[in-house]
Amino acid sequence: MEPNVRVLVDMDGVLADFEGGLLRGFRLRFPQDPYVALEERRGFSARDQYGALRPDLAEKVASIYETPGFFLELEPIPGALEALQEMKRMKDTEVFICTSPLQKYDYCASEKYHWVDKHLGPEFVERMILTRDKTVVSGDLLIDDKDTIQGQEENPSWEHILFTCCHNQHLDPLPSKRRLNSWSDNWRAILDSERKARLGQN
Ligand SMILES: O=c1ccn([C@@H]2O[C@H](COP(=O)(O)O)[C@@H](O)[C@H]2O)c(=O)[nH]1
Ligand SMILES: [Mg+2]
Repeated sequence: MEPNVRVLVDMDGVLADFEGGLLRGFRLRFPQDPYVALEERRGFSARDQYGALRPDLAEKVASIYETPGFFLELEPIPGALEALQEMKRMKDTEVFICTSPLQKYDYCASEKYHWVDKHLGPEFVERMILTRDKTVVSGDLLIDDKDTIQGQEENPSWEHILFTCCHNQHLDPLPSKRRLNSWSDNWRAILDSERKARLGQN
């Protein structure tokens, strides 16, 4: 068995503040329209929630994250950059960034690379995995804010650690699903428990 714990870390909602950037961009561009405050966000898809509020708002909110510069200008989530740098230095640990680009990938995909280069440096650019299907990526832990992660592989190799974000904070996940409430929460203990579990299997 591989000795290292391989951690896959999502980007939007975990490293980069997608929801904060989206709300700010929406209110700036459409100041007359109703919006969904972060406390009121429910469900992964902002597009769906805005569409339920008023059908034309679905396209409007999507136009924000499809705008050039949106992904590049997102603010880091507090503590995320420090946590990733520390994780990279940890013994017996491999860290990768695993993120889904938009279907309209033109700006999103390249801006995600630039964002990582700008905030984390070229060594992390080497560790980026862009995929629309995270279930086929191999790892031990996937830290991700999306509540349900599905794809071609019914039994992914990783354990999904749900990272708390405005859209999932009201959810009562399965008792078996572990949560990380923020980067101030004890992510080191989650990695340690994984390391111990793997030692027990050897
Ligand atoms: O309403 C929404 C909200 C997000 N997205 C896009 O989904 C991916 C999320 O990627 P993760 O790797 O799961 O964090 C990202 O491209 C968002 O822009 C969306 O399409 N609609
Ligand atoms: Mg995410």
